[in-house]
Amino acid sequence: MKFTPCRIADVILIEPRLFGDQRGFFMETYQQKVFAEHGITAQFVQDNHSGSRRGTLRGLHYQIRQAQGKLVRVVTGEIFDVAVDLRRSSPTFGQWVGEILSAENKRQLWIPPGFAHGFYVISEWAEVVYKASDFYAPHWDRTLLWNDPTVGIAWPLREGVELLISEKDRAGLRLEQAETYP
Ligand SMILES: Cc1cn([C@H]2C[C@H](O)[C@@H](COP(=O)(O)OP(=O)(O)O[C@H]3O[C@H](C)C(=O)[C@H](O)[C@H]3O)O2)c(=O)[nH]c1=O
Repeated sequence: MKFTPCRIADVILIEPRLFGDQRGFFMETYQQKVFAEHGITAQFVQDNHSGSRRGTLRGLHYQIRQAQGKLVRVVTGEIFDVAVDLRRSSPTFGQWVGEILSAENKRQLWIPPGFAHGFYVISEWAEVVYKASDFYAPHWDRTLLWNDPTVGIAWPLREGVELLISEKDRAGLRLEQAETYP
């Protein structure tokens, strides 16, 4: 496994060690000891799995209490996965990182607590599976507006592809109004 800090160093891109043979492939997707050696010591308590059509944009979500760290990977298709730093004490507060995650590149993104998370679906269909370091807590669920110009995420929106966003996400708050972390 290869662990590479993103331009916001607490967000880590993980590339798996792939074992291929005539049958196909095998890879470890999570291994507590190896991840801890690279600073990812979260104890995961929940696994999530969502499927989305091309043009779907989910996010940007975070829990203001019971903040969740997320280990995200794609098992079908391709997404542009984004994390936004919402820690007011961070020198990168309000900044974002984005990575292409796909069933083909088998990359994972570690997004620690303190970040908002979202993704845009590039392929016809994408299935995203991710581990969370705390339980779902809807009353603490918050949404940062996906296209807040002060954050300026360069979503790879495709011409002629309908943008599919939930009402909840359309009602997301701009950074200056959003609840953030200390
Ligand atoms: C997140 C979650 C949702 N739900 C239920 C609540 C709703 O009835 C339904 C859809 O929820 P929502 O529209 O919030 O799903 P997403 O838009 O995919 O939200 C997720 O998308 C972004 C990318 C994230 O990082 C979060 O994990 C999460 O917020 O699933 C649950 O039962 N458990 C859960 O952990």
